[in-house]
Amino acid sequence: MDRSWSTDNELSPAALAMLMEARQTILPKRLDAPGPDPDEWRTWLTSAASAPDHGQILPWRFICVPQDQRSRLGDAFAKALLERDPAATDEQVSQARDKALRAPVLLLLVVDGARGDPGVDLHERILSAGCAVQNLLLMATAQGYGSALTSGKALKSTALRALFGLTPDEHALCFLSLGTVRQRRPARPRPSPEDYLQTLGEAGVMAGFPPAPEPTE
Ligand SMILES: Cc1cc2nc3c(=O)[nH]c(=O)nc-3n(C[C@H](O)[C@H](O)[C@H](O)COP(=O)(O)O)c2cc1C
Repeated sequence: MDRSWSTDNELSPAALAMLMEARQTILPKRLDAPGPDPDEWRTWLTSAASAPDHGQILPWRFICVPQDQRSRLGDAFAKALLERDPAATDEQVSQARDKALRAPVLLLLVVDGARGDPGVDLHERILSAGCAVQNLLLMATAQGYGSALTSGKALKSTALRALFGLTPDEHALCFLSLGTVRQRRPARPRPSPEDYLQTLGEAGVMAGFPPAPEPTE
């Protein structure tokens, strides 16, 4: 049995578990400057590349929206709101616009449903993207930064798709906001494995872990 990775490296399973537990959503309005330095930036993006990727087709990418482009994203959010609700008030439009201005780092996650091997379906591509996102969030957490994912109806809007030049096969999945935590809330209670693990047995699928193996003599 080769367990050399865990014995050769300093990161213990307990430390990794602590890191994973430390990641929590910090809403973009609670993320302030400073953002990452260039080395940290590169480390975040490099961590995403360790995601599993069936067929190595790299079906996902991140589009950074730097501060000097945020007002253009704000305009797209405003247009997206008016696309679906032409009666939106000025205040609602202004709130939609403001969402583009928060957090020092803002990334849009895009998945391409057509790139590479057509046998790799959209579910697999989205799963790979989710793994890439989690790697990035954990790396940012390890460096002390806060993060959040946000979605919303604007992601499917004509205005947003046009701003980012998305092709018909590309899907804008969510935004990632990252920065220095101004205010942290208590972590939410996590579900336990019994809530989401089931085991196949003769009588069908049952909740919980498989029975422990019989001890060998
Ligand atoms: C794809 C995706 C999109 C999300 N979009 C939003 C969002 O628009 N607004 C929000 O408050 N949280 C959003 N979340 C964050 C979840 O609400 C959050 O992860 C969940 O409440 C668990 O909290 P935790 O991240 O602190 O564990 C999103 C999460 C995912 C995975």
